[in-house]
Amino acid sequence: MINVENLSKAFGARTLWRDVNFTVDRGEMLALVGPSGSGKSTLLNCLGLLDRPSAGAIRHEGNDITRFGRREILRFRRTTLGYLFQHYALIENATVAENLDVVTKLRRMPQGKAGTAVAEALDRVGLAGRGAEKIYHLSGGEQQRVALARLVLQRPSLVLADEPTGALDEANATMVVDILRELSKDGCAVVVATHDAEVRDRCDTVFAVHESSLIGSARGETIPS
Ligand SMILES: Nc1ncnc2c1ncn2[C@@H]1O[C@H](COP(=O)(O)OP(=O)(O)OP(=O)(O)O)[C@@H](O)[C@H]1O
Repeated sequence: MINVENLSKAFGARTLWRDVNFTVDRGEMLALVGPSGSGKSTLLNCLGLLDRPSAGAIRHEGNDITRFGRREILRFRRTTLGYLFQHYALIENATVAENLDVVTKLRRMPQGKAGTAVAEALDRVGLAGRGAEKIYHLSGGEQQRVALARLVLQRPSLVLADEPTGALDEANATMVVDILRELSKDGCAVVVATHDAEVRDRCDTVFAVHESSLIGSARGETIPS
């Protein structure tokens, strides 16, 4: 799905990370870990084409996406990428359904089909019947579930999540990881930057950004903190 090859990032004389190599396949979840300031978000932003690496390649279906022009970037974002942020990135003054309609309109779904798809997505994240509520009336955990419902509707093949549980209590954090795992089971590749040990332990692969190395897999190997 995504092959990161010898990727490096420097700001002036400061090298943030160097020779980063990893692969994330569909159905797989990879955690980016490392101390604050080690460059997890910057790496995620490079994968999402919000920032450019200083050297190296990020291959998707054989193409180096770091060399994409503006139109290809927009197309890649529309067809392939989904984002999940710590602070949800929802339209606060709109309703839950209106936030989700942004996706159904982008996907040009007919109205009837869109209504059913929104209802199903809300059901999947445990918010059935809550479509008419304003975002600012919801708790943080509920808002993150709306953001997840948006991903369920969007069906991206690559999800980039930046500290998606950072503002949540344990129960809500578990629910967020459950849904990310379901998305990956449906065939999505998920990359998540995290300080959260639970999130890290439920990923298939862990990449330590500060060491530029794969430090293990959550399936049967011990991952150092
Ligand atoms: N455009 C930029 N110019 C210069 N320095 C930058 C730029 N963008 C990020 N940085 C620096 O790169 C470093 C890494 O930031 P980043 O947010 O990627 O780290 P992080 O590992 O995600 O941190 P945290 O865990 O605290 O979120 C920081 O020191 C930041 O100031």
